[in-house]
Amino acid sequence: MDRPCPIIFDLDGTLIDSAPDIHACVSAVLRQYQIAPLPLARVRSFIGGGVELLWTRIIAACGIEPVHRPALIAAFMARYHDATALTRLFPGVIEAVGRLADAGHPLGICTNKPMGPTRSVLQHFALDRLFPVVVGGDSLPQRKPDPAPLRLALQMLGVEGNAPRALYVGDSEFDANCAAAVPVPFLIYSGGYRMTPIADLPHHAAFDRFDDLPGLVDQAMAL
Ligand SMILES: O=C(O)COP(=O)(O)O
Repeated sequence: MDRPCPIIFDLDGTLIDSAPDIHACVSAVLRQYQIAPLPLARVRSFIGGGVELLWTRIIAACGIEPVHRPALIAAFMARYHDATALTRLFPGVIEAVGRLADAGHPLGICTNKPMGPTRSVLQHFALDRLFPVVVGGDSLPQRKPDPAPLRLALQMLGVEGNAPRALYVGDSEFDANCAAAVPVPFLIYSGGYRMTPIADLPHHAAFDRFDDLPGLVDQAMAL
């Protein structure tokens, strides 16, 4: 490997499978309001744009009066803050991220998940020490696919310039379009929450297994 390359990761659907916890929090809130729960796959398809968009989609899907929105979101956030019981790391994540850190790549997180639950879940999986930089969905007024959060994460890792030498790793439309807007090369994980075929999303390379990520990073850096 030549020079280390800053690598920023998305969180939900990329490093962690958090949909079961998000679904459980959503179901509990809907139950509180006597609204029938949505299936896990439906809620999973609503994840990626942050809490506000999640609830816009739930409210539309369940035909809820918009006047309830602030109370629903507040009830959700109270549960979501430390919801980790049903969340799992995707296979091979710890090993791959550990190898990249050992190789000297500065690592960061850029997620649309709010900072509170992001910190909780990173601590829960002892990932916080591997990611010195974390930008969450409430760190800025803008969220992915706007490039601002990813630019901030890169800046916090000391990366400057119009086409920075760095990589973004994610799973979704939000991540692909954010990386393209920065622009930085985007590595897409096929096992996450994406609803669009990979071929239709801007990306540099795709991977199905985290074991393959360190090799892909080396290839991307050789360009
Ligand atoms: O909170 C979300 O909707 C998704 O967060 P992500 O950016 O980590 O995928």
